[in-house]
Amino acid sequence: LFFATGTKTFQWLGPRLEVFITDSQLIKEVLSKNYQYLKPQFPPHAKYLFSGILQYEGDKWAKQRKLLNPAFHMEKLKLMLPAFYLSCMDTLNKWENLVASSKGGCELDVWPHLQTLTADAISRTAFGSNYEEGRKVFELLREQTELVVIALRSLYIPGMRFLPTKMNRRIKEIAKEIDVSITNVINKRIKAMKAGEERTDDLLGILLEPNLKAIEDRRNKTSAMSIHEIIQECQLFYLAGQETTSTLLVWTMVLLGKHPEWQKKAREEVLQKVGYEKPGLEDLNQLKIVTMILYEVLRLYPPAPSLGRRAAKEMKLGNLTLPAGVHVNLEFMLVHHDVEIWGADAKEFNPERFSEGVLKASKGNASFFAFSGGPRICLGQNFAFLEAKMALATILQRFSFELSPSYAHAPSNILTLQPQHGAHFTLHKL
Ligand code: HEM
Repeated sequence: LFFATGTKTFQWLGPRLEVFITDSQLIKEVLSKNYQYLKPQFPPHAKYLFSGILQYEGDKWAKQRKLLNPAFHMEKLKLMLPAFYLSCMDTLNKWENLVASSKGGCELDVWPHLQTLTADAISRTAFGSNYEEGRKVFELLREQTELVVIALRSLYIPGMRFLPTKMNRRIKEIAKEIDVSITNVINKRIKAMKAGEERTDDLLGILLEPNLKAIEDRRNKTSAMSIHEIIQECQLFYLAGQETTSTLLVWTMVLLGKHPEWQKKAREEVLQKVGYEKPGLEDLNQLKIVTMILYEVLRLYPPAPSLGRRAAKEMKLGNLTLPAGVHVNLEFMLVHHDVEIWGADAKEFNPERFSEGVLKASKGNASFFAFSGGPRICLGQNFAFLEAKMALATILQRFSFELSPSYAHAPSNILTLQPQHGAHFTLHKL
C-alpha cells in the first residue's frame, strides 16, 4: 500500500506505474492516434470540478463535442466581444482610480484583478442576461476549487473522500448548490426563450437554442443535450475558461514587465492598429506582435503544464509496451523548453520565433501543446485568444507597467500554473 502527498494520490492498493512522456512525437501519438485507448485521468475529488465533456470518452465524447462545436465558431465568438470589453473596463476603471489616488504610479498585485476579469468575462459570455446569477455560481465554484485543491494536496488514503469530514460535506453541499443555481438560471432562460425574448449570443443561449424543443420533448432526448449535461458544460466553461486565461494574462504582464522593449513594441502596434478606440474583431485579428507574444507566453508558461491519461488496455507506444491501467503523464512544459526543438534560446522570452507561425517556431516539429492536440484539443482556444487580446490591448492603451521590487517569481502548479506570491506591478497611467 503506497501513500503519497501532493497531487500524486493513490487510488488502489498496490503500486501504480507512472510513465512521464517528454518526447514530442510520442505525445502527438498519445493525443491523436491512440486517443481512444488513452483516457483522460483525474485524481479523486477532481470530479467535482472537471465536469461535462472533459470527463467523457468514446462515442459520448464525440457526440458532445459535435454539439458544443457551434458555440465556439468565430461568428458566435464575435458576439462575445462586447462582454469581454465590459469585463476589461470594470477592472481597468478600478486601476485608473487607484493610480489617480497615488502619486508617481501605483503598486498593485494584479493577479486577483486578472482572475476577477476572466471570471467576469466567462460569467457574461456564459450567462448573458443572467450574469448576476451566474456570478453566484462562480463564487461557489471558486470556493469549490479551493477545497478540491486542498484535498488534492493532502495525504490521501483510499476511500477517504467518502468519509463525512467537514471538508467532504462542504464539497458535496457546494456541488448541490451549484446544480440548483444553474438549473434555476436555465429554467428562467427557457421561459424567456419560449416567451420570445430569445438570447442566443451567450454560451447558454447557444447551447439551449438547438436543444430547446428536444428538452421539452422527452421522447427526443437521445438526440439532444439534457439539462443535466448543459449544467455540467456551463460549470466546465468556468473552470476550463477562467483560471487558464487569467494565468495567460498574468504571465504576459510579468514577461512584458521584464522585457519593456516588447511592451513598447506591443503598445505601438495596438496604438497604430486600434488607436484609443474600443477594439473590434478586425482590429484584434490584425495584432500580429500581440499574437506572437501570447504564443511565446503560452510556450514558456503553459497554463496546463502537463496532462494525465490512463491506458484503457495494454498498448504499444513507440517502442514501449504500456500495461492496462498505467498512468501516462504528458509533460508539455518540458517539451516547450526543449533546446532541440526550440533552439539554444529555448528558455528565453523571444516572441520573434513565432513571427512565421507556430510550425516554423518549433522548426517544423509542431510541438506546441498549450491547448493540447489531436481530436480533444481545447475547444475554447479561439475564445481564449480573443479575450486575451482584448485584455492586453485595453491594458496597453491605458497603462505602462513594470514589475515591482516586491515581486517574487514563483510559478506554482495548482491545477494551473499560477504565480504563488501574486504579481506585483507599478502601474502608470498613459
Ligand atoms: C489560455 C487558455 C486555455 C488553455 C491554455 C486551455 C487548455 C486546455 C487543455 C490543455 C485542454 C485539455 C485537452 C485534452 O484533454 O487533451 C483543454 C480542454 C478544454 N478546454 Fe481549454 N484552455 C483554455 C481556455 C479555454 C476556454 C476559454 C474555454 C471555454 C470557454 C475552454 C474550454 C475547453 C473545453 C470544453 C475542453 C474539453 C475539450 C474536450 O475534451 O473535447 N478552454 N483546454
